[in-house]
Amino acid sequence: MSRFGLAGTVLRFFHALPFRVGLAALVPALLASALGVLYQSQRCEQLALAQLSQSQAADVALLASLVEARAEQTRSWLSVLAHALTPAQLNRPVTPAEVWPTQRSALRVFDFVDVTRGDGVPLWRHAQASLLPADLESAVAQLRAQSLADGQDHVLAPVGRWPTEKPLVLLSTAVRGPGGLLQGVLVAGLSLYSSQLMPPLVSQSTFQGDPLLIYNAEGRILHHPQAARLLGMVHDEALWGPALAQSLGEGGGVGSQGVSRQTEQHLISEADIPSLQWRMARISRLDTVLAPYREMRRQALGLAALAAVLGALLVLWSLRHLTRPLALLRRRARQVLDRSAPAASDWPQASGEVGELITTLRQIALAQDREHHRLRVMVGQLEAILEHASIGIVVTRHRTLELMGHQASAMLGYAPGELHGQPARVLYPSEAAYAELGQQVRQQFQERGYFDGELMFRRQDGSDFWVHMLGRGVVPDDPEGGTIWIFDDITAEREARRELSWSATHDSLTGLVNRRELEARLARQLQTELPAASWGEEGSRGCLLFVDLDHFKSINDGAGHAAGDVALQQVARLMEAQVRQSDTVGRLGGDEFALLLPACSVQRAERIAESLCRSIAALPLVFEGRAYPIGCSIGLVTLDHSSREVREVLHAADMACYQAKRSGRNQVAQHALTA
Ligand SMILES: Nc1nc2c(ncn2[C@@H]2O[C@H](COP(=O)(O)OP(=O)(O)OP(=O)(O)O)[C@@H](O)[C@H]2O)c(=O)[nH]1
Repeated sequence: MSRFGLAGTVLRFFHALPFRVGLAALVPALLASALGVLYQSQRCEQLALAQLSQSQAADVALLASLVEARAEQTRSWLSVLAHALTPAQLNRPVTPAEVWPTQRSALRVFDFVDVTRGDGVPLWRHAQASLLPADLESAVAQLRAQSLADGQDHVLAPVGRWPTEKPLVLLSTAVRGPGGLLQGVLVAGLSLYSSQLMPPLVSQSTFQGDPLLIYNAEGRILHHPQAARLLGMVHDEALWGPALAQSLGEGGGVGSQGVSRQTEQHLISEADIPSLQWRMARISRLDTVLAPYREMRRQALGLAALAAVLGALLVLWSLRHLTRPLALLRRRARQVLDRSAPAASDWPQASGEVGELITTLRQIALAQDREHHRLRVMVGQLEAILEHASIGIVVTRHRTLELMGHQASAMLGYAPGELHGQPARVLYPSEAAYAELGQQVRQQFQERGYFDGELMFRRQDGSDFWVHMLGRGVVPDDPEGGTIWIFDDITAEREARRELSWSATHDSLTGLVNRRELEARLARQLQTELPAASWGEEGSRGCLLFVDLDHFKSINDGAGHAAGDVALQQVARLMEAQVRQSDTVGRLGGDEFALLLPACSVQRAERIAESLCRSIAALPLVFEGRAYPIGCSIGLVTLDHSSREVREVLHAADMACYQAKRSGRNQVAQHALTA
């Protein structure tokens, strides 16, 4: 498959209905699943976080209460020692064994016990540990002074520099005598990391994998998973320092019940240890805490995507099956439109709307087949007509020759089909003729809906010929359908017509108008209305000369009939030469002629008649070496207001001519018509 072929197949796949419907199903399903999973997992995460916050706060509160309990127990050990000390023992030198003979276990709790009299005089100190912090004395003095001043218990921690010294927690309590009078003060110290103070759960470096911190109100770290950070400041902690420092800076306590706060990356749970004025904090990384939920979300998203893709594939598969009849129908319908396409299988079978569509399209295709067959028959008939018709057939559209019958091409001197698509103008002798025809066609189409007329065409070789042409719109009132023209060569017919018309009105021997034409012209002349004022004027309508040749018969008899014909022709030419263009010279028959002289005065008519007499008498008619002198007798009548009938006028002229003959021939006689 070529590159374009492959591209075409891919394009067709993307445009296919199953793909588009599948996409329409897949995208919302994917979106809905993704949004649902995201929402649910977000919600789960929030709920889990809330529960974690609570449980971690409870854990911290529990651990803090353990430390609190240990601190209380340590205090109670110190109280036991304080109660055992009598006022007398404060006023004389004694040893711890004397003072606390039965309180050894209480005494072992502390690294040292310092005894001070009520007046502030330090008495003695019992120390179990050999190495004590360098600044212990000042711390002891501070606590001592506080308890002497207020009689209350006090705590101070840490004392000592880590890691060179072991940090201590110092506690002070009042020694009271009878009546509750303040007799002295005990100050004791024990290691900050003594199991007496820190339960094992707390002293581990982490709690359930999370760092556990204890710090005092100043922010000094008393417990830290990293030994190097011990006694450092919480605000110096790289990751969670600012959050812890902020909590401290806000003042007040967080309470012993425990609270949790969420920062960008951590979940911090805190609880106070009130008796020591310490605070415990557990710090969890959010991503660690939420990791299981996020993993769950990732898996849920993956499952949702997989389900959506599988669903879409299922939809595609079912659509492909559902739309298979449509695909077959499309192939079949394509064949209906493009008959050159390879034959497809039969119409597909389907039910429902697709079935109805198939039925409808099949009916359309059948109707189209029938129509196509009918059109083919019609086209065949039309081609036969165009090929065999003995008349010229042309179809024009938009001034272009669209169809031409063989006869039309032959008449115009072109090969069949040579003029197809040519402008119609090529058929006409000139641009002017074409424009004039266009005007006539428009006018006739407007007046009667078709054209019927005679016009001249020009052949390819440049010769012209006349045609009788009929034209009408192929589709009435729709110029888009074009115009069909049918024409026939009438050149010969026109010539015959012309000749027939000429011989009907002319004398074939002399070429002069014949008697009938002369009578017609005379009648027209007689019908011409004259103004009343001109009635009195002679010859106002003109004059008529009646001419009869004298001795003509002698030529026929002497030289033959043909010579007589020549003589008649010479006389005719002579007569024509004597008159005006507007006058009519006619041969009435035999050797009789008439001259109709409209608007001619009698005097002028007389002059013409006499001139004719002279000219004809002078005609040199010589046949076979013998001269034949002839002459003419002319009768003249005027066409005045009394002249009404042709017959009367001719008769009067004949009479006048007869008169001239009787008077000796070759002269003019005039006859007046009686009113
Ligand atoms: N050659 C020839 N002769 C014709 C034609 N028509 C008539 N004629 C002859 O013309 C003659 C006319 O007769 P007429 O008028 O009596 O002869 P005419 O010699 O002129 O006699 P007048 O008029 O009395 O002088 C006849 O002999 C006809 O045969 C024609 O067409 N050709």
